[in-house]
Amino acid sequence: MKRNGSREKEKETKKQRLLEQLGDRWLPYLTSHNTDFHELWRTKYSKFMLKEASEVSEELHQEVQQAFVNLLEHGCFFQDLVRIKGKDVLTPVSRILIGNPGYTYKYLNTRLFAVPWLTEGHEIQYINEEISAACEALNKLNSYFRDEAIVALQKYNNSQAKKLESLPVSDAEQDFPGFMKEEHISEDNRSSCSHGNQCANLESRTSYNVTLINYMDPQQMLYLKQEPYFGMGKMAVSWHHDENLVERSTVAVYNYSCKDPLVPRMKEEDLKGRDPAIWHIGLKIAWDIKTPGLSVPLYPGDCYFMLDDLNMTHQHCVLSGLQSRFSSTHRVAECSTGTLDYIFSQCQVALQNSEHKSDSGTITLKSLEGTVVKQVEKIHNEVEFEWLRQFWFQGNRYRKCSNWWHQPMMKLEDFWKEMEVMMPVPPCQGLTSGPETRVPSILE
Ligand SMILES: O=C(O)CCC(=O)C(=O)O
Ligand SMILES: [Fe+2]
Repeated sequence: MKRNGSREKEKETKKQRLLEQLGDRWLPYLTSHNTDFHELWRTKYSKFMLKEASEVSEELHQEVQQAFVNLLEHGCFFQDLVRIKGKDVLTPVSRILIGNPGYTYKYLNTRLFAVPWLTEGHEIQYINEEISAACEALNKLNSYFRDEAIVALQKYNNSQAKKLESLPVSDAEQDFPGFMKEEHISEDNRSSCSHGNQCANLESRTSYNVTLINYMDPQQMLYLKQEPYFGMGKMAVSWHHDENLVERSTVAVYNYSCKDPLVPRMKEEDLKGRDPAIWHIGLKIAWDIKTPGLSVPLYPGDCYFMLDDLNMTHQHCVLSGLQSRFSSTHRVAECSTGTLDYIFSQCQVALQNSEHKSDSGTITLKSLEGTVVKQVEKIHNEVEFEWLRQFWFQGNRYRKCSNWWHQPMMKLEDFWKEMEVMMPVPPCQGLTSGPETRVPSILE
């Protein structure tokens, strides 16, 4: 398997070569006022599904939009310092993660800790009523998206099946090689879910466990990168695939750009490309320069779904408009090593090897066998680098909403200290002289 670093380098070289080839020309793309826009969308971007604001209940719109405003007013959004191509950069977009208690989501080397939404079996106290209501509203949106994503996938599959039926077998195999045949569930079977496995499969790829909420006010951002391939204009989020998701899981997004800005709008016929006053989502097929890109305008309350493997085969970017904008991006985060339950169970494994010497009061390793020592060392590092440092580095941001994370983090810190003293580390290998100074206390 290739190391991340060399894969990154390879991608960068490929990208630079492509940009050189392009010179000062742009690749073509289509947007809503182009004649073939819908045809391109239907044929090359069919797993991108838009649900216009008018199809969502007014009550849900109001609750979600109020939630965004509450979170903003309470200073809950933060720009992240992320690592891109070996450089530390501050994201133009500010973010907050909300989700299942104890869940985290890692993107661009930054682990975000979910502000928990209310979940049975967990006691959660929020800093105030508004934050509590905001988390509740986003959880409601999450449930709505889970149901809608299942419907959207079934609709998509049924439409593909219809197309398939109308084609001769040889054409069908050629045109739909990746068709999700096993998931084709007819409308009648939907509620009974007699196809047990298929339903489980669909559910596991739509059971959102977190939402990453984005906010950006373009008027406050003096510099935004220009989209480099198609000339689509200013980007709030550059081209990417979403990372750390369950394979083929759907991403569901709620878009809310605040009321129309007081700026003169160009007439559609005068526009060369996409309207720079309006927020758009940009889509392209990864490493394909033949198929035109797509730029889809997003109006307040519009929702979109990236179904099935769209996030793997295509890349997306967010093209800035003029007004400030929120988006709530619901994901099935791949959490096998990203939950508190997981890291506590790792600690348990490591600490099984510790022995408290009652006479001297010291803690030592029960076994000095190489594999055992290595395993403890690995867990020790995981706790330190993946959890404590990540959490501590982000300062007190989580306290803005709830103090939920602080007790488990203190517990993790205690486990870390215990592992630190049980490890036979030669003095020169420690970062500083002792455990007390190595990881600054989270409570400071
Ligand atoms: O804001 C959006 O519509 C999508 C944002 C996005 O792509 C991301 O956060 O990964
Ligand atoms: Fe994304």
